[in-house]
Amino acid sequence: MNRKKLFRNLAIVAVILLALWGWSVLRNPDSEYKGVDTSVAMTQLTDKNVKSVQIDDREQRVRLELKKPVKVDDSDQTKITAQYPSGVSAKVFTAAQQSGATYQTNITKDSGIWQSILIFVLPMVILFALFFFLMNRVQGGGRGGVMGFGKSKAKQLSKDMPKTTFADVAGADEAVEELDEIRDFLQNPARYQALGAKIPKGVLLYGPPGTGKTLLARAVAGEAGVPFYTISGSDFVEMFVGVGASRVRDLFEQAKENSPCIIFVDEIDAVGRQRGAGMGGGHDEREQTLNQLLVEMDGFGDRSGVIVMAATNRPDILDPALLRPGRFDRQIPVSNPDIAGRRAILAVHAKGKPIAPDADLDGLGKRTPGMSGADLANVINEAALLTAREHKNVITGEALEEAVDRVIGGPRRKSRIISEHEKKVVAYHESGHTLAAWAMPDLDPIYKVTILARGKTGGHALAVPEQDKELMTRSEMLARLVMAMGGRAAEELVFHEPTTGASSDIDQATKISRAMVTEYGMSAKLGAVRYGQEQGDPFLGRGMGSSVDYSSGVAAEIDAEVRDLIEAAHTEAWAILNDNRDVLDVLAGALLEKETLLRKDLEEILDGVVKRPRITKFDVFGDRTPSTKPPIKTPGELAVERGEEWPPKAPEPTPEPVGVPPVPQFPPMYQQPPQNGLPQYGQPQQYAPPNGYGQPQYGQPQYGQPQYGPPTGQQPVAGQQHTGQQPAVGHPGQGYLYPGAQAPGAAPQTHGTRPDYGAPRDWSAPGWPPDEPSDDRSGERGER
Ligand SMILES: Nc1ncnc2c1ncn2[C@@H]1O[C@H](COP(=O)(O)OP(=O)(O)OP(=O)(O)O)[C@@H](O)[C@H]1O
Ligand SMILES: [Zn+2]
Repeated sequence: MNRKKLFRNLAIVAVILLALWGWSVLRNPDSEYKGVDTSVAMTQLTDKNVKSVQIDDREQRVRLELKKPVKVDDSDQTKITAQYPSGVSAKVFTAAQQSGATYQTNITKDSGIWQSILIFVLPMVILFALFFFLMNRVQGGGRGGVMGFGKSKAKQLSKDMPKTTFADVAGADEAVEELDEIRDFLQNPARYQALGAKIPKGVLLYGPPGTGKTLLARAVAGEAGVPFYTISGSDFVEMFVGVGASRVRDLFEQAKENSPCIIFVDEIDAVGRQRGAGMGGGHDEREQTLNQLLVEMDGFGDRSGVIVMAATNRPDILDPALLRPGRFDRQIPVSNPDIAGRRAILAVHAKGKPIAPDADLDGLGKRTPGMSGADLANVINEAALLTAREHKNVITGEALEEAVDRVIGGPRRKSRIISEHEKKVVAYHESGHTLAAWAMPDLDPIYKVTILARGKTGGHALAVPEQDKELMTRSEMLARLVMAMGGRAAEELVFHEPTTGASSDIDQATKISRAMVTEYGMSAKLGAVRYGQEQGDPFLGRGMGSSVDYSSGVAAEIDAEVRDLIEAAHTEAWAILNDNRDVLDVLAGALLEKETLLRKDLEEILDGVVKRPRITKFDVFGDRTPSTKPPIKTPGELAVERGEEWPPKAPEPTPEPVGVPPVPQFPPMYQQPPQNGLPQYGQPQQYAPPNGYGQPQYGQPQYGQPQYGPPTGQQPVAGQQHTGQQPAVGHPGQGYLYPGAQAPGAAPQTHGTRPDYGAPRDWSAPGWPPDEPSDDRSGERGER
């Protein structure tokens, strides 16, 4: 009950009471009768001057209507009333009888009782109202109100409310496929029960924020046409102990009454964190709530038609008991979309909006790597807002382009006035990045370079991969280091001293090279060893830095190797710029003139730049000599060699005969039994976080540790920017997948250039590189 409602209710009660009181006063006939002494009244009775008598026994009062008026206080009255003492009512009665008048005995309740009710009850009502009101406020005005402690906060959305369908969810085909089964369970439970299949009770959706988990859950309800209860994990845990548990009970009760239905628990990690975890002892209330949740999930049968869906960003911190079969045994990863997914999501959100026909949504999908569905939705919306602001009625390609930059780097800083010299430094800095990237053999071409200030950045150069990548070779990482150092090298080469503008480049380069050494084992000197262990914070559930598990001697070696890598990159960048000094000048001049250069402008200017040879300084194999035998060819490569079409065209699907029900598909329920109750894909490192494209503000995850995916945290962001600034979009990346992990919602990416592990040019291993996009992704992924 909110305050407004409470006030309204109070007002209604007050008005009713007032009305009753007024009515009783009006109705009170006493007002007509003139009060007289008892003796006067008795005299009238004995004189038989009475037309009618009314005896109010309870009030000990007689009311007389006289035949002839008597004088009372100097006025003639025909209606008089008098009190009489108790004990004489019999006498009064007899007198009335003998007077010959009509008489009536009245036991009046109204007036007296109503008055006492008002006198006693009204203050109580007011006090209670005040008490409720205060309690309500103390409780923060929770929907339940003071009497609703245990009442579930889940608001039931009416059956037709989730109008969302699977068509509204793009780029999450695997998840949709899995969830379609759930929809089928809800719609045709009998078919599954006939086969003795147990319908899963719980489905856990996990993945980075904004990937459409809530959207998917709603879509299941929308498709199945069942009610959708939603509650956030944190709603369970409230100020009164024991409330959470009763909330759970209540929620399930409500759901069972309305089955089939879906309960959606958002942010389940708020209640579902491992019991006993946390500093300073566990959280009793939370644990009780969790226990109740576990009990309830066990409690309802397979046939009750209630399916609990939950979403979390942190499956790894969930209590194992939640994930065991019979509870959330279905775990569906929802990851950031791949390139095709991004295009599809953009298309979904562009639907119904007046997009200019020449706007390149496909290109937009390509240049937004690492963005989540929510980010992409935001891009389209920003573009619409920009268009509206300019009073145009068609969303153009430029508006979309600008919207992407806005979403990544913040609004453009038009008002900033910088000196001509500073502009020149920025232009050379960005040209340095661009030229360095262009000359490196393993980098994607620069998509765009600008010296326009945006958000905190002074400008940026942006490399956009042709395709999403999940693996990065040492050469690519080195190339990124070279690109990162390009800006700094340009400043030194041209202006003979560095500026503060390179700080974020340096920061980024350090992260890349440190990750190369301590995480990816890319330094021959230190070997393929993981140095330092990431630590999770039991409270925040976030990485909290790493613990040192190596000797200080090794630490010194790591530092030396990290510096070595950066030094090598720096030297390389310097050499590139020095060799192409004239091109650098032309590029900087063009940038100063046009402020933003796109790929085609760059192609013209950088046409004559020769690619550098691979950096071989770090290729040390020791006694392990790489084999000279080349790897086998993939079916795709062979097909292309034979001049055949690849992938082969799928045969036209034969239309299903109408009227015949489809053969029930046995639900592959235990297809992926979770191991040790832990989510299989549960390593949080598997997602590619949006910070791939640069965490516009920080460039890198704050804790220096990737939250979702190793390569992304340290993943080199290819965008290089200027001035105290952070990298913007870059080459974000898809998180590297752990061996055995299934690509979460992502189709395998092909690798445009052959990845290089630092082995001689033509070396490769069986099964590598992976096929061109084929449908057999399980085989490819499964084994590694
Ligand atoms: N795959 C997608 N297809 C279409 N739209 C999407 C997709 N993913 C996200 N969106 C858009 O982003 C919005 C936010 O998504 P949603 O709330 O479902 O994310 P979430 O995964 O639940 O995030 P969180 O973990 O932060 O709760 C959606 O309303 C939708 O507009
Ligand atoms: Zn820079």
